Amino acid sequence: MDKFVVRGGNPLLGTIKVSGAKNSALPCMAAAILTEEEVVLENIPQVQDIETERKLLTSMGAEVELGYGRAQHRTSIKCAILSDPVAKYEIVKTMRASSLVLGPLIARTGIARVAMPGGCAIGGRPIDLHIKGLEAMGATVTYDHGYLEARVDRLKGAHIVFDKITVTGTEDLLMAATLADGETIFENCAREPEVTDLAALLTAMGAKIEGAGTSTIKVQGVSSLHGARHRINPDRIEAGTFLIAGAITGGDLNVDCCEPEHLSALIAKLEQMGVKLDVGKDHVRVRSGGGPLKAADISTEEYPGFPTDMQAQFMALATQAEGTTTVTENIFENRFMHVSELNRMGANITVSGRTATVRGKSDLQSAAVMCSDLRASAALVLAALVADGESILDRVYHMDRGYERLEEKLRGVGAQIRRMGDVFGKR
Ligand SMILES: CC(=O)N[C@H]1[C@@H](OP(=O)(O)OP(=O)(O)OC[C@H]2O[C@@H](n3ccc(=O)[nH]c3=O)[C@H](O)[C@@H]2O)O[C@H](CO)[C@@H](O)[C@@H]1O
Ligand SMILES: C=C(OP(=O)(O)O)C(=O)O
Repeated sequence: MDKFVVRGGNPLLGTIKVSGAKNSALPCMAAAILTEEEVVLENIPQVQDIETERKLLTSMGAEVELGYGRAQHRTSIKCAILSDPVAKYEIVKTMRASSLVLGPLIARTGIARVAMPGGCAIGGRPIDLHIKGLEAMGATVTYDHGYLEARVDRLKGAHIVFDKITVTGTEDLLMAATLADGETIFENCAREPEVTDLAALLTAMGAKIEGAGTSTIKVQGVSSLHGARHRINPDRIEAGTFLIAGAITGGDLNVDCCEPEHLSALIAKLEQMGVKLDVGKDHVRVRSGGGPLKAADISTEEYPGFPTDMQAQFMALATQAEGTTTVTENIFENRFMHVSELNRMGANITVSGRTATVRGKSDLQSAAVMCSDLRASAALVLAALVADGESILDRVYHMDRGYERLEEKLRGVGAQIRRMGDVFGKR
């Protein structure tokens, strides 16, 4: 298993570029199932989850080309024949977002067999709302040896009110509804930019969608969709991680090729903490100026609220602020795995239920720490960038799921970070 070796102390200076959003690219790749024609996606991030999705689509019979170049990262997907509409456990177990193929598979082929994704380090993560929605659209769902099987002649339009806001649930059912017979109305939808990005691709493929980005989405089903070309949005979570990297190291960092509008909840909190930001059209420059950071509480919420995917990184920053910060996690029940590792580095954080209390101004020290999930790993990198001495982060495969060449990008702006392969272990 690879490790990162990080020596703290350098302010990050210069320009760092944001890649395409993993959480947009994954549903957009799944959307290619909906047509026999070619779907081309640009600005695909070079991360492990995309490789997993390629494997998943290929295992079903799709032709997938994935190319990473200096100027362009793109994939072209052609699902002319889906000979095996099954999402196998071996693939699904490594990536929960595999459940995104459920809706498009049943809509296109009338049958989908998908391994149940199971829980993960951040909580239980059920998909009951995806299933309930498909049943409302006429599908019959059965379970067999850890697999869910859904069948239908043709999905029919329905009125679906989500009991709880779900991002991939909204995306999954939105894809299903594009080929359903009649109109589907969704209420209490996720409003995340990734849903809007997917809807833009589906519309380019010929779908009839109104209201994406709001809590009510209307879809008029069509009999078939066609190929399209689409550019994936910048990754707002990677961009946010870089903003915090600039702020925590007291640097002067220009986070380029991002969409500042998607970062507004984080930007507001950073400004409240006293971080100086210049917000441009497609970049945000963080100029810390070495001034003190002040504590600011956060509470995670669905978009446009403060994202749960930025909670761990924000907590790393809070360890350096003057005063006490409370961090409340409202989306996932077990997303504080980074706390014990941050405390091992000298942070002073206590957890009670859904709330963590961070007593700031800790002098962080280097340590050997373990990455437990994607964003927890990012928080440990951020802490290590300001810790005294050399930290070793184990299990960076979690990070590789969603950050493109993180160590190279950070090195490019002055961080001392390198990857070390483990000769005794393998991923
Ligand atoms: C690939 C992807 O886009 N992942 C993101 C997506 O995950 P994901 O789409 O899996 O997260 P959801 O929005 O579905 O989860 C939100 C909450 O709803 C619950 N729930 C969800 C579905 C369901 O059928 N039943 C149910 O109870 C979940 O347990 C959780 O408590 O949104 C999360 C919340 O912004 C982000 O952290 C993830 O990075
Ligand atoms: C939790 C995340 O991803 P996933 O939903 O794929 O586990 C994430 O991107 O932070």
